[in-house]
Amino acid sequence: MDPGPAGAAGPAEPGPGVRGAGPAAPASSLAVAAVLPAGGSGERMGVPTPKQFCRVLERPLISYTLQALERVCWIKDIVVSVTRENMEVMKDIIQKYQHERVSLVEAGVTRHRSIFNGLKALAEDQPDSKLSKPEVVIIHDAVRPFVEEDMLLKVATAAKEHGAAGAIRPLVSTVISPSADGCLDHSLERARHRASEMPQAFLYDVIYAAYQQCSDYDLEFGTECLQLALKYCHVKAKLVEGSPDLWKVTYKRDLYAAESIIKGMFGLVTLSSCVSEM
Ligand SMILES: Nc1ccn([C@@H]2O[C@H](COP(=O)(O)OP(=O)(O)OP(=O)(O)O)[C@@H](O)[C@H]2O)c(=O)n1
Ligand SMILES: O=P(O)(O)OC[C@@H](O)[C@@H](O)[C@@H](O)CO
Repeated sequence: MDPGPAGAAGPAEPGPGVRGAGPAAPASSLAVAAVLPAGGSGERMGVPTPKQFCRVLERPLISYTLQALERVCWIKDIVVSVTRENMEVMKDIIQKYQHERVSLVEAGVTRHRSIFNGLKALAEDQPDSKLSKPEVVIIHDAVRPFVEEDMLLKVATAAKEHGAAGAIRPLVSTVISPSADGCLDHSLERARHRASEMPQAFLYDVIYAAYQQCSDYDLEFGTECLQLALKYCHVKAKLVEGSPDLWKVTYKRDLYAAESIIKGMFGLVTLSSCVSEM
């Protein structure tokens, strides 16, 4: 995967999510690390390049997410789960964009397994590891580039108090439950439900214990870390209303949206390489 044309450093600072002076940091004694699952194939994007490596304004999408997290001084370590085949691409991105505090682990075949691998790297019993076990761990999808410090602070602080916390957003569409014959069984009252987004944060011991107990079925088919904390550790996550920018880049249109948000900050008019290949 080509991480981008040589020398094309893409937009300089400030990147997306920059808003003046950041919020106050959590108590300096609170050790916080982040796990970024980035081992997916991006099938729904419909292009050969996994979406986390698709370039937006000549810069890989994941680099924007790393930039957003690196702006947060109280996040000590960022562990990124990447497939073996993309490990060199990821190392090139880290070097080209001078990302710091980033450690790489091998991704798993599912998102939960990728996250679990990231958590294992932070466990204190890892030999030869420069990483230390955090008190709170933030889990954030690598394809959600527009995360701001105040949201990270809110979920980390809430996780310290409640054991788990996660961003939520109002539902745009009503959720329905189909019957076996493909007809409507029932619909959920939209006002009483929310969409689960990222970032999420956990007391490290809670989420690591949850993943260690996790069934193969949950590791294979689950999509919700908050549910693992509830099911295996009986921890009810605090839900934190997030901004509209927390959405996950999933389809082609999302690359256009990400590009327009970033262009809006720089007035640039350049098609992202994945978008122009479409
Ligand atoms: N085995 C996997 C699958 C997904 N992810 C990561 O989890 C995040 C959110 O998952 P999703 O949007 O589903 O990414 P993909 O699985 O790549 O997308 P798709 O389902 O369209 O293939 C992404 O950063 C993705 O790279 C991961 O680390 N390991
Ligand atoms: O792997 P998928 O993109 O289907 O799922 C990821 C999302 O479920 C997840 O990021 C949020 O819903 C919060 O859990």
